[in-house]
Amino acid sequence: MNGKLASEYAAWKKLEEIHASQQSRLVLRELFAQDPARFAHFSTEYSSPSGPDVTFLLDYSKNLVTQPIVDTLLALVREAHVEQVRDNMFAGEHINTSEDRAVLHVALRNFGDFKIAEAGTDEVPAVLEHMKVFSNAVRSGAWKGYTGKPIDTIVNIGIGGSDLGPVMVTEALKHYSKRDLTAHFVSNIDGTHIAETLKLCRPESTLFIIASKTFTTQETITNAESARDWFLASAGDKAHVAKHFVALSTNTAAVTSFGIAKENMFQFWDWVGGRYSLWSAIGLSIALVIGYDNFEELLKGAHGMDEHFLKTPLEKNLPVILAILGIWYNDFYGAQTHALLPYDQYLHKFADYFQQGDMESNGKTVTKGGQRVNYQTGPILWGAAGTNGQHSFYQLVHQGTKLIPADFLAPATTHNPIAHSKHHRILLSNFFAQPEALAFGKTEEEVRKELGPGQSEALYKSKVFEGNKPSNSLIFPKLTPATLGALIAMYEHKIFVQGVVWGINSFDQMGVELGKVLAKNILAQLGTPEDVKGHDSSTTGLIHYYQKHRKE
Ligand SMILES: O=P(O)(O)OC[C@H]1O[C@@H](O)[C@@H](O)[C@@H](O)[C@@H]1O
Repeated sequence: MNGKLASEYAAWKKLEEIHASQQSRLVLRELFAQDPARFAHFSTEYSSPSGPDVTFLLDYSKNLVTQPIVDTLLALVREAHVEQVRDNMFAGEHINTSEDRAVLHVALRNFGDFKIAEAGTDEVPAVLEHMKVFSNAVRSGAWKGYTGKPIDTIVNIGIGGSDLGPVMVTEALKHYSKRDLTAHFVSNIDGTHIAETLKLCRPESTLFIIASKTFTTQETITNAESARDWFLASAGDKAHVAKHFVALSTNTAAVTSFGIAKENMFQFWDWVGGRYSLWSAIGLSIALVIGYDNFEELLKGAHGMDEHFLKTPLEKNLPVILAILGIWYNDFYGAQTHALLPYDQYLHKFADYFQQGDMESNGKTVTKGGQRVNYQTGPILWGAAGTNGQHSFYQLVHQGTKLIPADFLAPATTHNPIAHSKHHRILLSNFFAQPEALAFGKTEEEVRKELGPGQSEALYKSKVFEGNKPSNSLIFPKLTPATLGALIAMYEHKIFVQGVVWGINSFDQMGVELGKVLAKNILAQLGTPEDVKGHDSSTTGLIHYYQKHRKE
């Protein structure tokens, strides 16, 4: 917006000074002891400003911050004009400057009255209606396959943003799913993915959803062609494709030339980024699995968060709070990663989803003005569902040498209260215990007291938990479609805020292009060793080895 590097802001410089002077002095044990109301000071409850009732609590008191640090981080947000750029985004300004595009996932769930000046935004209700009519027809059995049988299996073929959102959400909202409709997701170009999936399908009752914004993505088009070949091997007549293939895309010409009827195409627009597209026609598989009404609840939950983000003062603005805490660790503490740790099996794909959401958005080295940054941008995003992670990588989080800020998420009530909710109580006891252990650790004194005298010095030391590891805890009543929508939107906007502070374009993805171009070139050279030209010795050697050892 103002062409500045983040490191040139006065607030950034102040944060560097604060960090240099206070880093070793900020100790969570002491901060909590000094301020009995720390939880009250550094936690906030969200309540949806509109639409379905969504509430949750964000506790960020277990972070290495004081009020002056939070204030300075908020000053940084103001200095970077985040509010102005946010308003510009909501108004439809082309903030994706490198591609000259608006960024309007908020228009896909605009159940309120955001005034957006961008072509296509007025077509959203018609596409939602198309999705509603179609998903109702498939779910009710009114939509018939070529032999007159209803659809019992859907296969979404897409990759990246055309896969990860639908996969994550259909898993997260499985509780709401129609049990006699099985959903598969094929993304990888590896033939194994489509081959193993097709083994589970019957041509006469399977619906293929070809999900691709561009409809040129090599993986998706190749998988879609193989699926069509498999289908036609049974169905014979090409006319039957209309009953079994639909497309979700912005590219009408490519969809029709693939053989999919125009009326079976669900449209979206260039102002929907792939990794922000689950709210668009790309969400058709979600609507099919959980029903259109639940899909709309998801959208409305997200809209509530959009309103919150747009209208709430920065001090209480959840995406802003999460963003500034992330910046604090990423840019001043040198933390390389951020972990998303949902204590909810239904959210087991949440971190996978935000790997693309965060890393494709903010994995940039050049500002919008073309300057190379001299600070860290997007973190490495990772995570897994609790408690599984505890039995694998948490050792390093607790006692390793790296600082790993983490978000813990959990529902107060489970959809599956088996054994009188015994499982859930155990799960939540872990959800509460892990942030506590990370923050407060276990001192050597405590270890010595516990073990008693006479043990080796090495043993005493190995059982010390240094603690002081920061985390956020987010607890919500139940994982409903609207709650999930709000959570996803919250993280989307967190990514946005960070991108604006860092001065980068969070909405292009130039970094995925080079590999695609090189692969295309190499694909044409895989025939014989003589064809392999223009590579370094490593790449040439690898291709030659493959040529020597391949069979078919
Ligand atoms: O939806 P299509 O166009 O097939 O793209 C699928 C994915 O392609 C990748 O290369 C990225 O650009 C992603 O952002 C995108 O979601």
